[in-house]
Amino acid sequence: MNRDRSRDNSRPKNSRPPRRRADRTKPPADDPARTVALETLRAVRERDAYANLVLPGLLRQHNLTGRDAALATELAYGSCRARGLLDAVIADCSDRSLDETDPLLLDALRLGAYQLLRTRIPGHAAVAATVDLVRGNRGSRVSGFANAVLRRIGERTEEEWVDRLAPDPAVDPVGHAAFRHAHPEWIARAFSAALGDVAAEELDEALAADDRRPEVHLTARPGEISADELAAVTGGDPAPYSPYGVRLEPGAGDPGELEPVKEGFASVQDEGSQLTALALSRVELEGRDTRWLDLCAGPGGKANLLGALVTMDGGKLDAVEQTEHRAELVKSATRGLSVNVRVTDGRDLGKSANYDRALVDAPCTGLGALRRRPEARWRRQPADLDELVRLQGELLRSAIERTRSGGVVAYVVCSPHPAETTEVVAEAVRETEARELDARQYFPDMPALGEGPSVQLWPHRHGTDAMFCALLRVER
Ligand SMILES: C[S@@+](CC[C@H](N)C(=O)[O-])C[C@H]1O[C@@H](n2cnc3c(N)ncnc32)[C@H](O)[C@@H]1O
Repeated sequence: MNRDRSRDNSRPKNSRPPRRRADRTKPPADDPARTVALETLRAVRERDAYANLVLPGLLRQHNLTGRDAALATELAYGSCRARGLLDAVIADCSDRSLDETDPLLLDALRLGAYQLLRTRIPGHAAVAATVDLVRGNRGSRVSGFANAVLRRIGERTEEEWVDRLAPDPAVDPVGHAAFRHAHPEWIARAFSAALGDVAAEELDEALAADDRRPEVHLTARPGEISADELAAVTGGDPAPYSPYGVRLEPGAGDPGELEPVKEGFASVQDEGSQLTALALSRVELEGRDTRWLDLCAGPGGKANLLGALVTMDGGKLDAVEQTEHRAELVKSATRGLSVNVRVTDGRDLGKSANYDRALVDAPCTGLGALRRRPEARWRRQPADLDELVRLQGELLRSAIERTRSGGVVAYVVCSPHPAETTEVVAEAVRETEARELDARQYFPDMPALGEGPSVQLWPHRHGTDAMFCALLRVER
């Protein structure tokens, strides 16, 4: 397109050159929200940073609070989430391929396209503010190009762009849903496979829920504070399913600053994560019930809950974590509890089968928590699966081997991908002395748990992350 250049060439001879603004190399000082959003996208792209870790620091650095902070957050997170959709639209409006486009300019175009397609910011304001941002960072020659691309994007609504660019829903419904909800196709296909028979009715809703900003959930540490008390102190609501859970409004501020969290009576933990740990604790057991194992404990969310429960019953939890610094987080999360933290590989725990209950909260793709990590869906690759699946199987076998006959093992991942969930469990059941229990009975009063025997939670059904849980009884 290069409209900027053609306009330069068409300037009449001897006319005054336009006021040069190319020397404004700093972003406009009066738009700190967009500046922070752009810096966040840059950090995600250049340093593989996590948007939700980088943004709070940038907000502090730029002294952004209130509406400005809310706008920066919406633009940064929204542009990260919607990247695939935004890129397809930008590519359609530009005569340069995305690969040939200056990366920071492309980040700014994503921010502009997001404002045009997914916010109520008036189109002319979105274009003008983004062009200013580009001019401030890359000079006025490039800002003409940005202006032209953004004006084209603004000619259609998001719906109209989806109609123009997405696969035909009659031919490829999953591809269409993936495009429409800005998910990579392989992830939408995994969600569809996990939903099974109801995918045709629920896939749209599942992907849409993945795009919404999640509530923060807290765990009230058993024995220290009740969920009702925690809700009263924090202004949240008792969670619908977990007796120890509290849900806070989205955007309710930094939960780390809440007094009960600072004092260690409460911790930030998705309600689904609480429920999987509780399910393990609820399975009936004959005989001794004092030796519990958490095989993949860092950073310690489930170890805190399990540790509190086993401590009240006079037992002990061994919390195993391979990474030193994550083991430190487990120590801090379980302070005051009867928890022994061990830094070692969970596949290398010796031979004795001593545990009564064991949790394998295995490393996974995290596809079940995409709503909490704005950029994650575009960073994860299908190629990540093979190695993870092998590790998941090995860790599950190790936990089964370390558990006494009659004991119980919970296999948990924060993903609905069948390769990481039902397929790992099926192989363990085939190859070991473990029998799968119907896990649904240990998630009492929860609707829509599917056909069992394992449980798959979903944001669109339960308001939790998409946690998977299978329960296995060891029988030797
Ligand atoms: C999904 S996270 C566990 C989350 C934790 N249960 C919680 O609720 O906070 C998986 C953890 O397993 C650890 N891990 C990875 N490979 C491991 C191994 N071979 N042995 C033990 N831990 C391992 C990772 O460092 C990571 O901290």
